[in-house]
Amino acid sequence: MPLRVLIVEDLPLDAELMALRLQEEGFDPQWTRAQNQENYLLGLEQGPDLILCDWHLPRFSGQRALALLRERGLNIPFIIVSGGIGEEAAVEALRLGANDYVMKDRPARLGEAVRRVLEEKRLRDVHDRDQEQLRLAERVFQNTAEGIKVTDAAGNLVSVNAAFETITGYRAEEALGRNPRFLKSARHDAAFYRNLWATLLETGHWRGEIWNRRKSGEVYPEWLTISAVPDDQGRVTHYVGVFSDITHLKEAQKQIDFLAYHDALTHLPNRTLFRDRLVHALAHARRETRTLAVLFIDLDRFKTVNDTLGHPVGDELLLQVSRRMSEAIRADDTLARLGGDEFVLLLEDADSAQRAATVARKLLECLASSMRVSGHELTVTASLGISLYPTDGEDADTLIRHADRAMYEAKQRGRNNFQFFTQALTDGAFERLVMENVLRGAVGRGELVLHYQPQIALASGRLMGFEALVRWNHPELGLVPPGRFIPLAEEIGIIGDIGAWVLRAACRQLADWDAQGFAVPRMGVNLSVKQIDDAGLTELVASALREAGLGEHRLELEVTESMLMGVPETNRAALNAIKSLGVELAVDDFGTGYSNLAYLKLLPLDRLKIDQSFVRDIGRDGNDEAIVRAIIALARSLGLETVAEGVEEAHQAEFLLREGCNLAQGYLYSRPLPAEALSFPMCFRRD
Ligand SMILES: Nc1nc2c(ncn2[C@@H]2O[C@@H]3COP(=O)(O)O[C@H]4[C@@H](O)[C@H](n5cnc6c(=O)[nH]c(N)nc65)O[C@@H]4COP(=O)(O)O[C@H]3[C@H]2O)c(=O)[nH]1
Repeated sequence: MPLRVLIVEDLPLDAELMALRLQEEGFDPQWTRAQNQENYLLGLEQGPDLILCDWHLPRFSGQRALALLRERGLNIPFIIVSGGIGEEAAVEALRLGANDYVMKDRPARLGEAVRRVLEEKRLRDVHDRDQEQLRLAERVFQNTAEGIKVTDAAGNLVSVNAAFETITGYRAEEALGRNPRFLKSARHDAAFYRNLWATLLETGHWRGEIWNRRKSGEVYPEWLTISAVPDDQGRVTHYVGVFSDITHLKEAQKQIDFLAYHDALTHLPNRTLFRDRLVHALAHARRETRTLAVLFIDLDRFKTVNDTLGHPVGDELLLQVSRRMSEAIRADDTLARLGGDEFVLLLEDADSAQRAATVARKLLECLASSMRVSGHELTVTASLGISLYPTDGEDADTLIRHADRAMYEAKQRGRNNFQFFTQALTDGAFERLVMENVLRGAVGRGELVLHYQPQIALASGRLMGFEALVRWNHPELGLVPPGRFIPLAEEIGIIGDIGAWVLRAACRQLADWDAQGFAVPRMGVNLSVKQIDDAGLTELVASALREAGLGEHRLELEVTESMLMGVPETNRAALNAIKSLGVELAVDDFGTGYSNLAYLKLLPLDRLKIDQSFVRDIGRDGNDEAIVRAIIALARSLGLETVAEGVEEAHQAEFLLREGCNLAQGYLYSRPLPAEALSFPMCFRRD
């Protein structure tokens, strides 16, 4: 390796001798000579490895050369090679930064001196580099954004950086000497930490997410890398943990996850999540053989709002609509926004088309009132389509598609309505909807009418009474039979009004016949289970009798067998109260319920009406005949009369008469007819 040497010497021969000497010592000198300051500075610019400098020069000096070197902060080995440097000057030279001095008359020392100063320089450079490295490491350690914690082999903290303090909230002096365990949150179990240590001991590293607790008590997630630090012998002396607080990352992740499954505007589930839930619900429904419903909801003319009032108003409207709909459904129903003005609803416990229709109606109703949106008063309507599992589809996509198709049908039919994918269901639900709305006003509008069916004494053929049967005469629906509206009236809570009307009308009719001179001994009126529960029933019956001026034993109330068994004690009290008014009691549809005979004995009854299902099969089904016989025998033993319902054929009447049944009612004698259509044979006239 060539050695670049700057020789500061006024005598060229001396300079050459020095170079020669170096060559002899095994160096490969490439040298230049300077004899004044100007040459010297030029030489320095070449970046020499070594300076050999005479102490006394005519136009320069070793002293000056050293000063210039220091001024420039240059660290170049500097040896004084002088003929006559005294001891004092030599000491001064060393003080000023010379590394050695060699007398010109002892050139043999030069090689050794050069070797030594070069080695010292090398060591100094290494040391300086190490120092610089250390300083750099410290700066990096303190300034790095990641928290760093260093423990000794026993796991006690020996060093932490500024980021550690910022993230954990603990100052270094509060943390040092402690095991990092003090940062633990309760989020991980023992197995987690066992696993961490096992990996660290086995591989020397562990990397992962860990939840720790700040000094403030707040639990936060960090991304942590722990590495074992071994010494030269491979023994672990330290562990270093580098971590970053990933709270923000987690929040962003959560936000991203949320938006992946939710609609950004309304925060409702989006199509993906809805489909997931539907698939899941279908698996469940399949396992439990249950049904479910998908409702497709599309706002009517939403585009007009967007186009005329602008998108911000449209968005606000969608928000309000989604809020209203969310409030109208149950917490476990899934309402999703598919995009634009399309929503879809999953009803998991839709055990019937009826519930789906009820919810659809509720949704239409919840939108009915206007909304105040950015200063505008807006009213939106919606068109809904309903598909049902399993009737309308077995899988999620089919059900959504079919609900969509049904929604389209609703649009075609003038919007603001719902349609089932299966048309028959729509018809049924529509009828119910119409009925429910109009039934409420039926009594007030005078649309109810009574038909009367005679009850005949089997033995004599004499008229013993009539049963009053209500019909609803609706201008569009026609004459609606009670089976189609009584249960609905019970459900929507208006049976009380209907029952009261029937009772009064029937009593009035009986009084009218009396006035016309027709001898009708008794009028039977049906009671609904909901009426029995009504505390005002006795009062109602008493006033109906009073208003019509009817005497004792002219009114008979029919209650069903299942009604009697409902709440025995309460019912018994109610029946006794009615009975005390002189009203007779008959058990309707007897044989279809499960009567407790001992209990039956305790009730103030007069008659059992044999259900028409047994009467129908007289002559065809021996079993039914046996039941009829048993009911007649039972009634007789209880001291009650029997009335056979639904007698249509003469042989049925003959059988009943033979078996001792008292009364009969049925098409054989007469269908239920309006009062004006009944004809009373003269024999029914009072004598
Ligand atoms: N196949 C056949 N049917 C016959 C025959 N004779 C009579 N019927 C029908 O059998 C039903 C007898 O009434 P119910 O068992 O009390 O059953 C009644 C009763 O439970 C209820 N209902 C009728 N009017 C009222 C009322 O004012 N209040 C209450 N709560 N329920 C009523 O509605 C039910 C059905 O009434 P309707 O449709 O009028 O049906 C009546 C009558 O029209 C026959 O020979 N063959």
